[in-house]
Amino acid sequence: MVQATNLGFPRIGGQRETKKLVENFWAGKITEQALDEAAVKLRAENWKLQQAQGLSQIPSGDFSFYDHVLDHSVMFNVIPQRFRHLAEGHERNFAIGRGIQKPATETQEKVDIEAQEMKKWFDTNYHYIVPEFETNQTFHLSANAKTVQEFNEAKALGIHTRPVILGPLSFLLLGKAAKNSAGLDLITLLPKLLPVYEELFAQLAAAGADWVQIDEPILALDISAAVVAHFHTTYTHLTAAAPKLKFLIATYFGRIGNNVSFIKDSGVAGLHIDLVRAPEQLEHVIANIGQTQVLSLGLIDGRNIWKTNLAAALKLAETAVAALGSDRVFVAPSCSLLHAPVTLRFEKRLASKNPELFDWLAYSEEKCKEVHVIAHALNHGTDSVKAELADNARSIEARRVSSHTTNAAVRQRLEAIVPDQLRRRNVFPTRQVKQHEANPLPAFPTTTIGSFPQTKEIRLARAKFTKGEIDAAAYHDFIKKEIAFCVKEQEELKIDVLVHGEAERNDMVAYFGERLEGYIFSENGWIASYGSRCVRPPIIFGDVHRVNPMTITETVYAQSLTSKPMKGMLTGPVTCLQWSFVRDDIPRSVVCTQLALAIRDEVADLEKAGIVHIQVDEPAIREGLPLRSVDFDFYLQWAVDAFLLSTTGVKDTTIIHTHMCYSDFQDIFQAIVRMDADVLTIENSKSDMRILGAFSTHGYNAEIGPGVFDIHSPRVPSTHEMKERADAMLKYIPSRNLWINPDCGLKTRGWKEVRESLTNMVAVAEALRAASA
Ligand code: MET
Ligand SMILES: [Zn+2]
Repeated sequence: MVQATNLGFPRIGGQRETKKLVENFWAGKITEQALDEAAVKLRAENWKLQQAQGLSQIPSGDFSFYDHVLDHSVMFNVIPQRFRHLAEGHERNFAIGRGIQKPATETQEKVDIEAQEMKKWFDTNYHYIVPEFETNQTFHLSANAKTVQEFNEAKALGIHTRPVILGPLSFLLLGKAAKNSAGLDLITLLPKLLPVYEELFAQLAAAGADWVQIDEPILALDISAAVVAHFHTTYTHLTAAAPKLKFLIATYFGRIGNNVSFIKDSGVAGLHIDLVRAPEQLEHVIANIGQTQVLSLGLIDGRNIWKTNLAAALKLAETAVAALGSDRVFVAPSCSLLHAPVTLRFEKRLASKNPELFDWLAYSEEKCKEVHVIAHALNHGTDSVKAELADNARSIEARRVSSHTTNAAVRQRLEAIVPDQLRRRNVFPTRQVKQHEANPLPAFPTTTIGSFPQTKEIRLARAKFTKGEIDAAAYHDFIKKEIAFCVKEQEELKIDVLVHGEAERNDMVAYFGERLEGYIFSENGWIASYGSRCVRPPIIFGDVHRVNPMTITETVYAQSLTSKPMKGMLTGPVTCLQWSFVRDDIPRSVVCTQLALAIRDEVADLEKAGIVHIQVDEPAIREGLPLRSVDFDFYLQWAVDAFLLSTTGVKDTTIIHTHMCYSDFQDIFQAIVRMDADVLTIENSKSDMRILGAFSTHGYNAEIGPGVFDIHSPRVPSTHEMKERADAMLKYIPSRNLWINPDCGLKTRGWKEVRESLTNMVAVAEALRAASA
């Protein structure tokens, strides 16, 4: 029998219950006990829901209040020194995730501990808490290990689940050495770590588990032969130590490639592969697994929102069944459904207002059903699920032929793109001379990255406007006042290149999505981003194009209020793509090019309206980088081309800025050079100039503003510390090219700290000018 399985269900709840619970707990509104009780209920609902959709193997241990990697670290006692004196429990776990600050009281000293580092989970927008290991790291299993507890919880409900844990090699290699353990080779901890896994497996076996899912996502990366060898010894060892359990090694987000070589005689019972990202790997994997091993087929896209083409998926599955026999095949989503929204049940507005598009969607609940239908068809013949298959085929066909997804004019315009549209008229050194002549600025010009505080008043006004409580005229009036306020503040602060402050933007991608054709917005398509934070990516369903200007009114108005230059602010095509749910019927590169043309038009309109500085933000360009280095060039080619298409249609004297954050840039350095921006601002303040080294060794010759302060913290940086940073920058960057700015936008900050921080920042530029005069 083919099993219908799942790798993980979203933990946020159908209406973001977990988020609300956790935030209420933080606010002291509910007790720890209430939090736990609510979670027990949520987990039960999730299991029952998956059961109701027809899954035969349901995951447990996939729930988390904050992050599953953090939970795993805590379960194995990987707790950085600075948190160890805190009492065990949720509060400590949250402190590790988000830091903790408490003023001193009569009985207690003040507490002020920095959070552990957070990093993007592979190429997703989910962030995990990076495990910190020490040279003398000891591991032990916590009492009431979460994985065992949740298995028992489901068992008590009569649901036999498949516990999910992060495998030892991914756990170690996705972590980092703690500050006090620099130079620690993480893999050397393996012998100390494995006994704890053995203990956990013993407890699971005693509790009655049989299949256990062990996530080893690093198998989709370029790992060394030495690490593959460790996979072999590790799993031979673990399987021998836990003879009652069957291990399913789960890989996702890409192909396993030759890393598969350890599987065959490792003793594991099965392997899961992602056939959405890498359908071509099926044959290779079938040829390389052992004679009795199970293959779990990731056929349903766990990272997107579209219905699966069941006929096509079934065909792929049939190949596997023909080769392996039905007892050795599982059907599953490509990866954990953590990356997909929960259920279409609450998507009421789309269902009634846009039934055509609604019919094309499948969230997690519906995806579980798809898994079931495929497994059922394999087990009992297609006739047994005839109605479901027919229904699916009808939706797929309707989407394929829909007149709403293609736009002939957009397609023609794409066809007509010529290389000259990807090039500025002159090289940067020539442009720089003209730019400085036409629009002179003081040395070490100061600027900000775009957004200013999104105050309660701004959010309230937007909410009222959305609900129809105030009309468009009143709302735009409000926004105008905010812009005027922001401009006045910047003038008083003596900043050189101003911004309008982005008060009208709820989100840097959604704002543009709402103004472009081809985008649609869900009501409830939330996915976890980090901690309790969820995002609701807009949906690109059709050819994207711009109908009307999107930012001209606000920018021109802002410019009219000042004699200083006003920087126009746009979100770049790659970031719009990366932070949306993207249609899967045409290549991502094509969608990105469509977005680029829309931004190109906006850039042209800004220039026409007299705006001299135009910033096109690409904070997500690094995030889209493929997992395997052989695929880097292909991606970077089209991604950078899209940026060039957006930005190069301007005169030499127009100054194109771009901004990037959240990333290490070293491995995409050549791509950054090729983007050919006149000014690049980057997040830098926390990276000890590590990044700047690359800019000087590679001889980056354009202007650059490495952030002088961290915008994630409410702390006000002193002029002295920022000046030290700027002085250090001058070792790498010629003074004529250095800009002075924060790391990123200021929208999450309050005005008080923004004013103080920027006052100190402007003083840095003044000091630099005085010193160089
Ligand atoms: C995540 S990058 C943000 C850039 C945007 N212009 C802002 O200032 O908020
Ligand atoms: Zn940023």
